Amino acid sequence: MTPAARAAAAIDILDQILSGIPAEAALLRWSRGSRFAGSGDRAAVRDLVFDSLRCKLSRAARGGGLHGRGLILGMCREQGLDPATIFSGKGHAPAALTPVEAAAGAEPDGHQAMDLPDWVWPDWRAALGDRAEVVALAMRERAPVWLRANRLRATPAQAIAALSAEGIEAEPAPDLPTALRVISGARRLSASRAYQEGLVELQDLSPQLACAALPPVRHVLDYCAGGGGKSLALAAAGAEVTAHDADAGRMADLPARAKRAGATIRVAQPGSVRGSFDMVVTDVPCSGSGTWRRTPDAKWRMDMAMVQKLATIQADILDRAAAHVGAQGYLAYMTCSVLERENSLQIRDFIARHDFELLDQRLFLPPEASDGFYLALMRRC
Ligand SMILES: C[S@@+](CC[C@H](N)C(=O)[O-])C[C@H]1O[C@@H](n2cnc3c(N)ncnc32)[C@H](O)[C@@H]1O
Repeated sequence: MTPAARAAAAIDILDQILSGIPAEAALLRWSRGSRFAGSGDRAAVRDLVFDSLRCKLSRAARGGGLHGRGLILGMCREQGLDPATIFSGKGHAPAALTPVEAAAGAEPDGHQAMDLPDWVWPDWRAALGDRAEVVALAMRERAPVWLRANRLRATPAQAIAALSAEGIEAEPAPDLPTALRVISGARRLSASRAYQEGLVELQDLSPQLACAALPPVRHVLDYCAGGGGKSLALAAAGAEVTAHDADAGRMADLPARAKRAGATIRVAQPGSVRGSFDMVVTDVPCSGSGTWRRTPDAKWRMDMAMVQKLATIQADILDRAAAHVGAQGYLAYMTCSVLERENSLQIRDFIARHDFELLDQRLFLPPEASDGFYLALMRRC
């Protein structure tokens, strides 16, 4: 496919997404109907679609409309590309611009320029202060790929060497040698021996930094274990981990992942956890506002009412999880959100209800860390 034909495909897919079809479903539908497209074409079309969603408001403003053509035209103008090279009307390229399209478009400002929904911009600024713009602009970029070198299988140097042997270049984070940033070859990762044999796990830098900041205790309950990212990181650090989730299906792959990683993790059925632990980790469901560059369509689906609903769920999870914290034990609360309602205000309210003291709270942010990620560490008084 020519670059213009890829843009035409992206325009169709974006129009479907804007009409309400989830991004992955729209891409899959296009993929199934486009047997002629090679793997490079598929990756390029996917990148065009996701880049357009990340920058939806600013590109729609520049391109003169919130539709597929407007978004791709906005991309051309943002990147200083001559729109006529894409909108040529030749072969499978998009039709040439109409005079109205060619004249439309304006420089974005305010929340549009930040590519954030209008409802979130005031809360975003309240939470991040003078970092608000830098972090918002980082959310317009593609997320870097981070790995965790799994100490149960390999040292970071061994993991880097194994990756390199398969054409994947990675380097350790300055402050956390087990965190490896993939510099090139990321698309080869899932088929690589290093990944399949558990030498490395996919995990963003920020949750790795959060896990590394936890005290080294023995018995840990991962109360919202989901796919087990935190359980595996804590087990690799030497903890005996019990994984729990309200939805057992979310943990379905955990036994296989733990086996691959050489970790022993006890999986508890929903609601079956008894007794107390040295530390309970609650990696709660949240708006995901710190990870919107990975899930850009989620950024546009979220709203304030959903954040309020999530905050109620988070408070309920904290109350239930706290019951499993032993005497002098720790309670760790994590979100991949940057919003105060889900972070510091949630913890302020929890401490007002319970006999816990706040030991530490941190907001990990790009560019020093990676995704936006919040950690509060508390101890039972
Ligand atoms: C952010 S995800 C967890 C991600 C996971 N810790 C990881 O590292 O891969 C939040 C999880 O909380 C679970 N959850 C939602 N409500 C819950 C509740 N009341 N009790 C326990 N888990 C709950 C969800 O099913 C979901 O798997």
